[in-house]
Formats: sequence, C-alpha cells, structure tokens
Amino acid sequence: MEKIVIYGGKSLSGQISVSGAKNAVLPVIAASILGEKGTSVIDDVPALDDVFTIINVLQHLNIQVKYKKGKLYIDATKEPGTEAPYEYVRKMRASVLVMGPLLARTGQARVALPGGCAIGSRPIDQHLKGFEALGATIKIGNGYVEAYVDGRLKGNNIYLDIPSVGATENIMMAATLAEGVTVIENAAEEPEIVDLAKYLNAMGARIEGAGTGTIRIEGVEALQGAAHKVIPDRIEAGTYMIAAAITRSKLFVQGAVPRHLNPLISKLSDMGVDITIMDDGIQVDARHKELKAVDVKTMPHPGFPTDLQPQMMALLLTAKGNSIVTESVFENRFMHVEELKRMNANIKIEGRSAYLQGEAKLQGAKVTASDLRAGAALILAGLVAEGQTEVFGLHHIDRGYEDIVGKLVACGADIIRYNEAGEVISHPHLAAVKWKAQASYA
Ligand SMILES: CC(=O)N[C@H]1[C@@H](OP(=O)(O)OP(=O)(O)OC[C@H]2O[C@@H](n3ccc(=O)[nH]c3=O)[C@H](O)[C@@H]2O)O[C@H](CO)[C@@H](O)[C@@H]1O
Ligand SMILES: C=C(OP(=O)(O)O)C(=O)O
Repeated sequence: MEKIVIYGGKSLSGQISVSGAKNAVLPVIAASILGEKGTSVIDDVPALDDVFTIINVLQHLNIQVKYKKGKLYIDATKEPGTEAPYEYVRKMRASVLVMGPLLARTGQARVALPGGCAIGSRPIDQHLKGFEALGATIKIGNGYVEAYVDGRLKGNNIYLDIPSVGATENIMMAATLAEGVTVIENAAEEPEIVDLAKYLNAMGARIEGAGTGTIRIEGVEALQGAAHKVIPDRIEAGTYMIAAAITRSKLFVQGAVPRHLNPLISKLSDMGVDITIMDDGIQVDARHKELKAVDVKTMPHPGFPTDLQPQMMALLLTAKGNSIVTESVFENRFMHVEELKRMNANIKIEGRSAYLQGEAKLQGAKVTASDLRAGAALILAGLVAEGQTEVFGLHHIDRGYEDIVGKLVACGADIIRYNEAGEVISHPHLAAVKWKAQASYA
C-alpha cells in the first residue's frame, strides 16, 4: 500500500513556498466553460489530483485543455457537452461547479449528484435554489441532477440560507450570462470567491461586491477567454505555518497572504507563536515561548477556516493546557480524532465540540487519512510524534497538497513516500507523470 512514513522529532528551518489555491483554481477552471471566444490562460495552477479531475471533466465536455510550463490553456470555443458523469463527481464533489457555467452557456446541465463524504452530507440545495430563481427547471432522478432553461436565464434576487462557498460560486457563474441583474445575499465571502469574480470580470462579466455578503451581477451577452493568475493557497500556507508551530521551529512561508490568514495568525499569536508579516510571505517562529492552549471554533470566512481545523487540533494537542475545538461548518469533521488517538492523543467528542488534553506525548503509529485535511493533520502529528508514523489513504492528500513530502523534506523533516511496490518515490515526479497522462501537452 502507498504510504508516507515520518520519523518525528526533527526541527524545521528555511522556507517553504505556497502553491496556487486548490479551492480557487477549481471554480476558475469551471468558469472557463463560459468563454465562447479566445483561450483562457490560467497561471499558478497546482499539480493536484483535484485539478486533474476537473480537467478531465472539461475534456469530457469537449473543451480543449492544454498544460505548458505551469499554465493551463483552456479553449471552450466549441459548443460544450452538457454532462458531468458520476465517475468524476464521485472523485471530487467540486465537479458540481460546472453546472452553473453549463446552464448559462448551453441552457442545460446534467451532473451526477455529489452525495455526502467523510466530513458531512453536503447537500447542494442552495445551488439548485439559486438556479431555479434564475429561471431554470430542476429535475433529480437516477443519481443525476438536471437543470435546463428555455432561452436565457433571468436575473433575480437570491438569499442563501447558508453562506455556501460552492453555491455562491455556481450562482455567480450562472448569473454572468443572465438577462438583467442578479443579487446574491448572504453570499460567502471567502478569498476564492473574490478570485473567481476577478477572473469572470476579466472574461467580460460585470460583478461587484465579491468578498462581501452581497454580490451584484449584471448579466452580459457573452464572455471570452482571459488570462488569470490563481491566488496562493491559504489552507496550504496555514498547514505549513502550523508545521512550524508544532515542531517549535522557525519557517518562512513564502507566498502566504496575511489578510487571507487573519484567523490563524490571531490564534497562533494567542498561543505564543511569533508571527512576522513580510513583503512576500509570513515568518512563523515558535522556538522561544511555551505554547498555550486556545479554543477554536470554525466559521465561514472571515472566521476560522474549517479546512484548518484538523491541523490546528494536532497543534493544540502539543500545547500547555486543554482546548475545545468546535466545528460549526460541517457536521462530521472529526474523523481524524480516532486516528490521533492511535497516536496517544486524549480527545473526547461531545456533539460538535472536541475536548483536547494538551501536552500529549504523541507516539508514532499506523494511521489512515479519512479526508484531505485529516491527512494533513496526521502528517503534522507525525512530525512531532516519538518514533515512526505511517500515514495511509494518500489519495486524499494528493487531492490538495502539491508535493507535501518534497516541501517538508526541503525544510529538514524526516519524511518519505513509498509507492505500492514499497519503492521510495518523489512526489513531483508523480505529479509530472499524471499531468502527461491526463492533460495533453501543448
Ligand atoms: C472546492 C471548495 O472550495 N471546497 C471548499 C468549500 O466547499 P463547499 O463549497 O462544498 O462548502 P459550502 O460552503 O457549500 O458548505 C458549507 C456548509 O453548508 C452546507 N450546504 C452547502 C451547500 C448547500 O447547497 N447546502 C448546504 O447545506 C454544507 O453541507 C456545509 O455544512 O467550502 C468549504 C467551507 O469553507 C471548504 O471546507 C471546502 O474546502
Ligand atoms: C473539504 C475540502 O475540499 P472539498 O470541498 O473539495 O471536499 C478541503 O479542501 O478541505
């Protein structure tokens, strides 16, 4: 079985560079479907399995996608297909983001129902409510959701019951080509929404207010391909900031954007980590003070991100004192707790809160990632555990961390990846092979 093996106890030093954001690039690639003329050129595209999956979805839709020197070239000028099949949606829920662009561009979309996953049931009712408000008819059956509209979508006011990131993105993309004005209220405010709006506006859309709770979209007749540079991944950056803290090291996280990371910066500072904002990144120094426990509650942006909750939990286990971690975004995002317990953590779950006993003497163990960030948390715990930790379930980690092993090795971690045959492999090599196989080279 593929695994990552970590020998804990090494300090980290130097710098680690942040890749383009998974959660920004996925909607940006989906939005490229809207470009009736010209080619989109997307820069800073991370080599991640989720990116391969969305490329596969576009290729299935008859859209030309080429990769050259870190950039994606997307040509959607031919009339796209209308279906995102189960094979892709099953692998990655974010495939549902093609629905808004397809509906706007072709008047119809058929997408496999994404279903739940390890962190929760994750319905898409808010996406569908938005499409219906724009005039689409929705049908659900045989594991698929279908949306269609006669002629153009029509702008409308849409109030989201929850500030859903995906629903905000999907509705925003659909509304770009609608007749008239759409206003999304209680919209998600995540930086990835701002990045998507920036790209759509470069394609010719008229969107205002992205990054606030009210987004106004004035529909236009057509959009064309545009150039766009994806924002750095704040969750990857946060994971490496926590890596510095958990190993009581000093690291420069190059490319981390401070305003995207305020909730983490604030919590780490409260714990006693020295954070210095630099021109092109964030320096994290946890060498000098004893780190204190803090409580954490996840919230939609600008609250503490749920995607950093498992990693933060690993860190809090090593702090002085007890902490309470409350997960308010997803109903089931504590799957990493049982695995951390294998590593000698003392954690009790009551409802949506986990009660952690600090100063844990973490021990190396065999553990399995149940989802992407759970995997990151187990690697972080492995960096400080006594002895050898073996992390399985690497397909989750490959969805969202570009070369995590290589990046940590370069900072001094003792971490190795093995393939199924038990051979040591280098992750960048793996990624390059996948790019070749899955995205045709220009
Ligand atoms: C590809 C991507 O960008 N993924 C991110 C995105 O996921 P995603 O867009 O799926 O997350 P949402 O913001 O939509 O989900 C937030 C909560 O709303 C619920 N909900 C959502 C939509 C809906 O129609 N009905 C409904 O009830 C979900 O079940 C969840 O409990 O935002 C999450 C919350 O920051 C992050 O953890 C994910 O990493
Ligand atoms: C939950 C995540 O992603 P997704 O929404 O793609 O499952 C994540 O990035 O942690």
